[in-house]
Amino acid sequence: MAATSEKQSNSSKPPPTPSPLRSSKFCQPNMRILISGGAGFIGSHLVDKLMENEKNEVIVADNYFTGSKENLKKWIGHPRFELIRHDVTEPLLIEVDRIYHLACPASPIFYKHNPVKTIKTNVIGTLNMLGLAKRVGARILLTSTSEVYGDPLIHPQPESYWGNVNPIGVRSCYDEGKRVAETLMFDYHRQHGIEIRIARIFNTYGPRMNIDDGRVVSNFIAQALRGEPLTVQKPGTQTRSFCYVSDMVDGLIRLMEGDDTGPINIGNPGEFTMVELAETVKELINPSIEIKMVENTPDDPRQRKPDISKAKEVLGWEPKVKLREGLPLMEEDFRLRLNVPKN
Ligand SMILES: NC(=O)c1ccc[n+]([C@@H]2O[C@H](COP(=O)([O-])OP(=O)(O)OC[C@H]3O[C@@H](n4cnc5c(N)ncnc54)[C@H](O)[C@@H]3O)[C@@H](O)[C@H]2O)c1
Ligand SMILES: O=c1ccn([C@@H]2O[C@H](COP(=O)(O)OP(=O)(O)O[C@H]3OC[C@@H](O)[C@H](O)[C@H]3O)[C@@H](O)[C@H]2O)c(=O)[nH]1
Repeated sequence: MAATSEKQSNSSKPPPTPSPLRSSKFCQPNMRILISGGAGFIGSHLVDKLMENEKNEVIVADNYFTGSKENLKKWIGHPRFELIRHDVTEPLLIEVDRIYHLACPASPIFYKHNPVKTIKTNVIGTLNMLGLAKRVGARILLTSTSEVYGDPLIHPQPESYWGNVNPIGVRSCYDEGKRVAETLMFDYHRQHGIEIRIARIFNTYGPRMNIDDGRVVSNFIAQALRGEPLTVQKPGTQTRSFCYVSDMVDGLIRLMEGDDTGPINIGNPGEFTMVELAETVKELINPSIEIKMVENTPDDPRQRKPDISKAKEVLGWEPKVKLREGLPLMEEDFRLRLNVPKN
């Protein structure tokens, strides 16, 4: 078990200050917020929420590897919104007050597609975002992952658990990449006084997920609507805990605006086996569909469930949307995009 994050977070230097113009008495600036990876699934929902506040200016930087302009189309042209085609493995020189650093493919199919690029995104991309935070004195939040716990031997997983990760496996580009990203965040915090926040996100689902994204909830809903068998990867007893995206966005904003560096688990503790998930999708969306067992991929974690005591205590946050409430909301969006009307 780990030392506490309070101990780890001791900072030796005060944070750098932003441009003096930002605090000039003639300037009453809006909050300028950068979201790297903001054209993706969670990022675009975060944009929607942050744009509701008229004091926020939102800038998205994204290379469109797994995200798209389509997710942001309602904001393109808005005076408080900017979209930049940018790869975070290259430096970015802009002036901002907050950085939500999400840029990284999240679906195992996509992060395994070009593993070296995934590591570069997690390591060089996070270094570049931290460099930006340091230069302009911005607060930065990293969307880390439950995958830092690997195939966990402790269940549910508290933040103090150091994890059980294969360092040389096919998932390591993502798991280990995010672990290094967390290390970089804390080193910049201790060495340069950067204000950091780390969220450990557990499986999140909702509208706008890529239809052929490969993650389990999007796969099952798309399969049910297309009338194809639901592909449960063996053994089917492996578990995950699914958080609806609006709860996730609420948790991320609370973490950013709160006082705790984290890491803090943000996820829904409702835990389901993949067979249970398939049965629920079948019952809710297409009772005549078949459930088919298929081969799994290496190093698939056998169980995963967040201990969210810290999020409750520190952020006053807990998820509101149950799986059975969230799935129909996602079904509605998938029906529209797949052009499958409800009978
Ligand atoms: N959705 C989940 O269940 C989940 C769970 C744990 C952690 N996370 C983390 O949350 C973040 C967002 O996940 P998501 O589900 O929205 O995934 P997503 O794939 O939909 O979004 C990721 C976004 O990052 C962009 N991107 C990827 N590499 C980039 C690069 N080098 N430069 C610039 N942009 C780049 C993509 O184009 C995309 O828009 C990721 O950091 C992911 O690791 C997600
Ligand atoms: O069609 C499918 C797809 C997946 N699965 C199973 O569903 C479970 C979940 O798989 P997913 O691909 O959705 O996601 P994983 O939980 O493996 O990884 C995710 O974890 C948290 C985040 O960091 C990322 O979004 C992603 O890496 C796995 O056990 C997988 O074997 C199926 O049974 N059938």
